[in-house]
Amino acid sequence: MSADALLAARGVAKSYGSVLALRSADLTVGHGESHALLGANGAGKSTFVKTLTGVIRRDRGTVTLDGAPVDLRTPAAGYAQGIAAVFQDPALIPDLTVRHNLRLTATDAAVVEEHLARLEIGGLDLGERVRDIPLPFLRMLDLARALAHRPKLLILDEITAALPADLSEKVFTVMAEQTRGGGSVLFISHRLEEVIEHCDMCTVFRDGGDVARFAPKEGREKRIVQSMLGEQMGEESAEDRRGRAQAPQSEPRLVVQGLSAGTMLHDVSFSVRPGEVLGLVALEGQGQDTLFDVLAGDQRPRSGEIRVDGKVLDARHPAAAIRQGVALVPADRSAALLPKRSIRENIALPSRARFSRWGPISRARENRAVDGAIARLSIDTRAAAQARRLSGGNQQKLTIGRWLAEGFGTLLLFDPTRGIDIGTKRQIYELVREVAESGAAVVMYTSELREIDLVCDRALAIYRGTVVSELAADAGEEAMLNAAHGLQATEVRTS
Ligand SMILES: Nc1ncnc2c1ncn2[C@@H]1O[C@H](COP(=O)(O)OP(=O)(O)OP(=O)(O)O)[C@@H](O)[C@H]1O
Repeated sequence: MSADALLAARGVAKSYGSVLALRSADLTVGHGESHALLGANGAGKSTFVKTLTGVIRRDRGTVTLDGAPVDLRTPAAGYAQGIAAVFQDPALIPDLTVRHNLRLTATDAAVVEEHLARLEIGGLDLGERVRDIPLPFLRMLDLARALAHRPKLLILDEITAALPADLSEKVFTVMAEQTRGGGSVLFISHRLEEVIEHCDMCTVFRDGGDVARFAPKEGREKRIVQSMLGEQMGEESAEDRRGRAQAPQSEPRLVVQGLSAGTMLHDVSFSVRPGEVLGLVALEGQGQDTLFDVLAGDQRPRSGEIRVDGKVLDARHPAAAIRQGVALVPADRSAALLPKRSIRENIALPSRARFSRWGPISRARENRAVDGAIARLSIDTRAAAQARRLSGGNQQKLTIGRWLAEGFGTLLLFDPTRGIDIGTKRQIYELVREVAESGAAVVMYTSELREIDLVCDRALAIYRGTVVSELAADAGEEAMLNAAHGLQATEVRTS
């Protein structure tokens, strides 16, 4: 099969110092094939595609493209050979304009503009500085840049993780066009439904090597998960969860009244009781970011009030919100980590911020909490020296795990499972429920609508900066999508 394959990689290995990221990985991608690369966080997927594209050099192994050996020293060399990639973090220099960035990779700006126009991505001015452009648009820009080089192999590393549904659809259109034209796609995503729908074949990586290869449509979700995790997974059941105790009818823990902030948020009111997980459903950019900033004490509201346990939130500084027991898992995980500090320090940080006022904290207690978080979320500590060396998904686990320590009564989760593998997603769902059952009030925005039914007790739809309807957690994805578009939901309750 590999004789006429487009890409054939054999025995690819890579270590970062003492960390063996790739043991020995094989991958074969056919012509005109859309191929998924799957694996749990830290399995080695990103390292593998970085070796393919010349971002890092492999230690061992051979790679051929159309039969010709590939040993790239720079990503630009990949364009000449027919390989172009869109990475988890767009490789664009923030302080330069888009046009300047394109020049650096010898990309024809006019062709990039053509692709953007064809994909109907408007409002992007190539004269703007990269730092002023929202992340979803940067990813589409990076995609257009890759397409401008007419690659034989288009590599997409978790591109949909930071995209709203309408932009993800455009990515799927690009994938279909690429394979129809005889080119191939290597697609990395933790959203298995995307893989099942849009990929012809998949290869599963585990612990730095390939362990399975099959057509995802035949395998369906269960087989994929089993090969990723190397073990049988119990089927989760939303009904089981709902069968458990409902939130008690106690006083609300978090009360938001008539909140307006910035230009995006208008007159938002809701309350969350202890033990309750409130879901937020919204399309990209409907004010949910501002709402989270205000709730976390990071932005002052224009009007309205937030009360936590009856006390007005002191919204002058995030530290003040933390002292009132409000914990935030933000959208931008890189901003939430101290990249050069150790994993342990990163986990211990919030508890220190919260409890240090009351005197020295017990080291033993802190160590127990840190060990617990690492074990429960299976955080990969092989790269234990610094948080920045963790894989993308393990960084995200870190930003969540550290808030699950004792003592936070209000938990704000912004799209918490973005970029996280399915095994860990399930652990996170369980943890969020446990945190709620221990008495916390949880607010969770998610871009994956099915998570509302899996985790939340009820949901609010936010549209154009205001709450437009309330939905039962099992209202269904169609009703939620309608509500998120500001349309009348099929099931609207008034509280
Ligand atoms: N720069 C680095 N220095 C040291 N170790 C690293 C570095 N980058 C990655 N690693 C380690 O290599 C292993 C594989 O990481 P990689 O990013 O390839 O995984 P991944 O499958 O892409 O995971 P994810 O789905 O979470 O993005 C992990 O153990 C990770 O901690």
